[in-house]
Parts: sequence; structure tokens; C-alpha cells
Amino acid sequence: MAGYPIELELRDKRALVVGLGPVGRRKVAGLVAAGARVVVVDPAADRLAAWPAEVEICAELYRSEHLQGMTLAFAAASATVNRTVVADARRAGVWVGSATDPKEGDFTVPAVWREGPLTLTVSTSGASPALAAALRDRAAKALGPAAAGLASLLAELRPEVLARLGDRAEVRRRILADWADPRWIDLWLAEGPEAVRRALGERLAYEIAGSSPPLGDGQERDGGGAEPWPAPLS
Ligand SMILES: C[C@@]1(CC(=O)O)C2=NC(=C\c3[nH]c(c(CCC(=O)O)c3CC(=O)O)Cc3[nH]c(c(CC(=O)O)c3CCC(=O)O)/C=C3\N/C(=C\2)[C@@H](CCC(=O)O)[C@]3(C)CC(=O)O)/[C@H]1CCC(=O)O
Ligand SMILES: NC(=O)c1ccc[n+]([C@@H]2O[C@H](COP(=O)([O-])OP(=O)(O)OC[C@H]3O[C@@H](n4cnc5c(N)ncnc54)[C@H](O)[C@@H]3O)[C@@H](O)[C@H]2O)c1
Repeated sequence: MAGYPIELELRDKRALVVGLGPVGRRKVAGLVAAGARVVVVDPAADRLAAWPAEVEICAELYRSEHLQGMTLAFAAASATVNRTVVADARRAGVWVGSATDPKEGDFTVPAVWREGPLTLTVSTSGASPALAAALRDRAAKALGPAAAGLASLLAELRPEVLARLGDRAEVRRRILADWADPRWIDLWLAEGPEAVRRALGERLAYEIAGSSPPLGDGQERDGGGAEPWPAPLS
């Protein structure tokens, strides 16, 4: 059965990573980037390179007490140790992921690409982690910074539409759907961000004025009420 994809808010939550080989270090990096308060347990930890100040290091063998107060745990030591961590976490009611067995824990970690407000994740549910990473790389290349740029621009412009067209749901939906069209990514690549900003502003002005050419969606215009907005989107 497939897992349930979710984006966790881990800011200021405590997360335990057991085992600091390359796999554990990758999990720590992801957790730190998400703002979690990370505790790592590995008897060899003090031999390891510099850690961000906020990471708490326990250079000792894992014990079940390490799970106290944790929101989440990652078992990234040997298979035997990981099985113990999973069993302890279950007893303690702490969600746990095992680096050695996709079916053993409560979650698996997908391959991730982030750019601005965009997050792309690919999971193979343990079928082939290397394939997940390779597909992530391919998809990230196809999206590129233009997609993230468009997302940032929409984050900036969208509240204005919601505020101005709060009572005109039909027009609002049409504008927001049109602004999400991938052709803006093509325009961004061809002519740059300012061209997209201008074009989105023009779309909006047309829609608000009720004078836009048909969008091919078969919907009636919600005409009238032509407000001159936005003042030049520069
Ligand atoms: C995506 C990524 C995220 C991350 O870890 O951050 C991730 N593994 C990555 C890389 C990777 N892992 C492995 C290789 C070697 C090639 C290969 O085996 O394919 C490579 C490739 C490489 O290193 O380039 C070996 C491996 N991995 C697992 C096992 C155990 C098993 O399968 O039983 C073994 C065999 C160990 C052995 O040989 O003993 C298990 C898991 N690995 C997962 C996630 C979860 C499933 C995700 C999914 O299927 O989608 C899961 C179930 C648990 C978990 O860790 O959450 C990260 C991409 C990093 C990036 O590039 O950003
Ligand atoms: N999920 C993945 O992406 C992935 C990828 C490769 C390997 N693996 C598996 O994940 C595990 C970790 O891989 P790795 O390459 O980082 O291994 P590694 O051997 O480099 O690191 C494991 C770490 O666990 C520590 N450790 C051992 N016993 C411990 C204990 N009782 N308490 C605390 N720490 C302890 C060791 O000191 C070591 O630093 C392995 O079991 C491996 O088979 C998973």
C-alpha cells in the first residue's frame, strides 16, 4: 500500500537521529534545514566534522531514553540497532523511520528538490532510492529556477487578487488558473521575470475590465466593474 505524502512543520520540534554515517548525516541536514531541534546519537560522533551549533551531539551508544521528548526519530545505524530503535519508538509513541527497511518504520524520506517556495519530492516507497534521486534530478532540471520564480511572483500578486476580487469568485478563479499556466514559465525563460510580471498584470486588467479574449474554457465572462488595476505592475 502506498504511503501518505505529507509536509511536516518541524520548526522547533525535537528530532533524534541515531547513527551518523553518510545516511544519518543526510537526515540531519534535512532536519536542520526544516528548523528542527536535532539530537544525534553516535559513539563516533565526536570524530565527525563540524556541526551547526543548534545540533546536540550525544557521543554514546543509543539508549531508549534518547527518545524522550522527541517528535520524530530516524534510525540510521546498523540494521540490528535500527530494529531496536524502531521497537522503542513504537513503545514511546514516537514516529520513526528506518534507513534499513522501508516497511519497518512509520515513514520513508523522499528525494527532495527545493527552490524558493517550491518543493518537489519523489518517492519510490523503497523500490529504488537511487531512481527516486535520479527522477528528482530530471524533474528539477525541467522545472528550473523559472518555476520557482513564478511561484514567488504569484505569492506576491495573489493576495491582491483575493482582496480585490473577494466577491467575484468566477473571475478570481479564472485569473488564478490562468496565472498558473506553465506558458508563463516559457515566457520567463524567453524574456525574463519583468515580462511575466507585466503579462500577468495585463491578464488581470483585461479580466477585471471584462474585455479579455476568450480563454477557451467555455466560461462566461463575469463582466463589468472595470477597475484599473494594477497600477502599472512594475
Ligand atoms: C531518497 C533518499 C532520501 C534521503 O535519504 O535523504 C533515500 N535514499 C537515498 C539515496 C540512496 N539510498 C540508497 C542508495 C544506493 C543505491 C540504491 O540502493 O538504490 C542511494 C543512492 C545514493 O546514495 O545516491 C540505499 C538504500 N536506501 C534504503 C536502503 C534499505 C532498503 O532498501 O531496504 C538502501 C540499501 C542499503 C544497503 O545497500 O544496505 C532505504 C531508504 N532510502 C530512502 C531514501 C527511503 C526510500 C525512498 C524511496 O524509495 O523513494 C528508505 C526506505 C528509508 C529512508 O532512508 O528514509 C536518498 C536520495 C538522496 C539524494 O540524492 O537527495
Ligand atoms: N536509507 C538510505 O538512504 C541508505 C543508504 C545506504 C545505506 N543505508 C543503510 O543505512 C544504515 C546507515 O548507513 P551508513 O552508510 O550511514 O552507515 P555507517 O556504517 O557509515 O554509519 C552508521 C553509524 O551508526 C553508528 N552506530 C552503530 N551502532 C550504534 C549504536 N548502538 N548507537 C548509536 N550509533 C551507532 C556508527 O558509529 C556509525 O557512525 C546502514 O544500515 C545501511 O545499510 C541506508
